[in-house]
Amino acid sequence: MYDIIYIGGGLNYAGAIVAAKNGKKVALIEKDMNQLGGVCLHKGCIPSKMFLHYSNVVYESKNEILKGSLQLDMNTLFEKKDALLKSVTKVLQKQCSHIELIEGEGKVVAPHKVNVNGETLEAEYIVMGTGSHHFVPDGIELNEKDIISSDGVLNLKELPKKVAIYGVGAIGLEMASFFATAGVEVTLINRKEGLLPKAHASISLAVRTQLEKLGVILLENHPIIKAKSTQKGVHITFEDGKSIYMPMLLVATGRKPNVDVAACEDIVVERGIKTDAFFETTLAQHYAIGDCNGKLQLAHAARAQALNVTQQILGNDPRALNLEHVVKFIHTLPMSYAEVGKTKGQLEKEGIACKESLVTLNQFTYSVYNHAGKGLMVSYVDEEGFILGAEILAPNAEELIAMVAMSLAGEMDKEQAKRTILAHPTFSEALERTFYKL
Ligand SMILES: Cc1cc2nc3c(=O)[nH]c(=O)nc-3n(C[C@H](O)[C@H](O)[C@H](O)COP(=O)(O)OP(=O)(O)OC[C@H]3O[C@@H](n4cnc5c(N)ncnc54)[C@H](O)[C@@H]3O)c2cc1C
Ligand SMILES: NC(=O)c1ccc[n+]([C@@H]2O[C@H](COP(=O)([O-])OP(=O)(O)OC[C@H]3O[C@@H](n4cnc5c(N)ncnc54)[C@H](O)[C@@H]3O)[C@@H](O)[C@H]2O)c1
Repeated sequence: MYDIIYIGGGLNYAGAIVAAKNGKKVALIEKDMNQLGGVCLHKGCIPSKMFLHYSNVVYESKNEILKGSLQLDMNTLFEKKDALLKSVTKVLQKQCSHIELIEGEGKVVAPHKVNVNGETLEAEYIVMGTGSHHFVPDGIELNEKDIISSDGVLNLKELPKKVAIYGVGAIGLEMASFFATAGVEVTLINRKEGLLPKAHASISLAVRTQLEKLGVILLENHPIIKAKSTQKGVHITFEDGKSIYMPMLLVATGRKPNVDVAACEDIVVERGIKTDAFFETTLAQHYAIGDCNGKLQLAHAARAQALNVTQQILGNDPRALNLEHVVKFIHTLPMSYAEVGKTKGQLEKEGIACKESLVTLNQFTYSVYNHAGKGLMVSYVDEEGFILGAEILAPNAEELIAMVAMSLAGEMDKEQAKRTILAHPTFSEALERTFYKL
């Protein structure tokens, strides 16, 4: 009998380590121990941001002040990425030394009972953190060779000359930026019209301009009904009957929660495993954290949830997390997009009265040599001046937005924000300016 069984070794590991350090008898079940750390470490955040880092260096090198022009050596990038992930996995395994690590596929089959490798284990508390998987629309024949998911991109040993990308969400936009800055011709296919539908219109437009400047060809209102690998390349057929051939198609049309782990009828599954504000499922003492509960698909949110649940189990009575205050970002290049709290689209949709303050980056000399002339920052406050949220399009926007995330957590108003004097020359000055203008 365990105190806690964690199923899924993604961000769940963070909770398991804390529980074990606090003297709990803990088991962590992971399908593939080489994947300890989950999608974020092995197929998501870390490798994708490493790829983006190097493709941005290539982009930066294409500058008249710098002599010569760099190229990505995909083979070496692949090897370095693999070596890095292996060493981090080893460190993680060491950190889990007080946890019983069980390799196998876990399933909750009855209250407090988990089946794994033909055995039934029991625990007072169970925390499911089984993540999500790629969603592939009907008619697209994914083969991870020339019709690939993001996993396929992160395993490429050579760049294609051209690539088509289906989907304009986080993966589509990041991978379009990766390929385009690395010198690949990108056709970005959107089944609908518009980019970043929840963002401020000026930001959506600037992101579009940035992609076009990188040479990305945008096909909007182009739903794909069929994609098949042929000897001539990937044959992509659109709803209007037209078709094209491409050497490679990346499918980036979203991810679906892994819910098979909940094989006990007391645990209700909707879009994801249903949970309350404390990530408890419909069965008491059974929790679901991260991508599998269908709330947010972000590593930092999954980690916060795993730790919050663990603190509850340890009896520390933590506050409910405010998932509205989780930072979201898309690492487009050279400027990335980040938001926290409410975006313009959300404020409009929810009919929230607010005041917005927009500052463009072209008025800062710093933007000239940072490819940020089209960047901007917008902050929103309510009628009493309390901060509601912000959106940023700037280099490393995901770092800059941290200030607003902290202001939201501290329930600051614009007068308090105005007292901040930030460093010059930086982009953070522009954020300071948005509050000053309110
Ligand atoms: C290309 C890409 C880039 C991304 N970039 C970012 C980013 O920059 N920032 C960010 O915040 N998020 C990013 N994400 C999202 C992020 O990776 C996920 O939100 C995060 O990994 C979710 O963590 P998790 O613990 O819920 O699930 P996962 O990380 O998916 O971990 C779940 C684990 O459970 C295991 N498992 C599944 N079923 C079972 C079972 N029945 N029994 C045992 N084990 C099981 C799996 O093998 C896996 O190791 C990215 C995702 C992708 C695909
Ligand atoms: N920087 C980051 O934090 C980061 C980076 C990459 C991925 N992620 C996470 O990974 C998750 C998955 O990323 P994603 O880009 O695949 O998903 P997404 O939900 O961000 O975007 C999916 C895209 O596919 C389109 N789409 C959805 N269903 C479709 C269908 N049936 N046919 C055609 N198009 C369809 C959507 O309109 C959208 O353009 C995201 O939710 C995100 O949270 C985060």
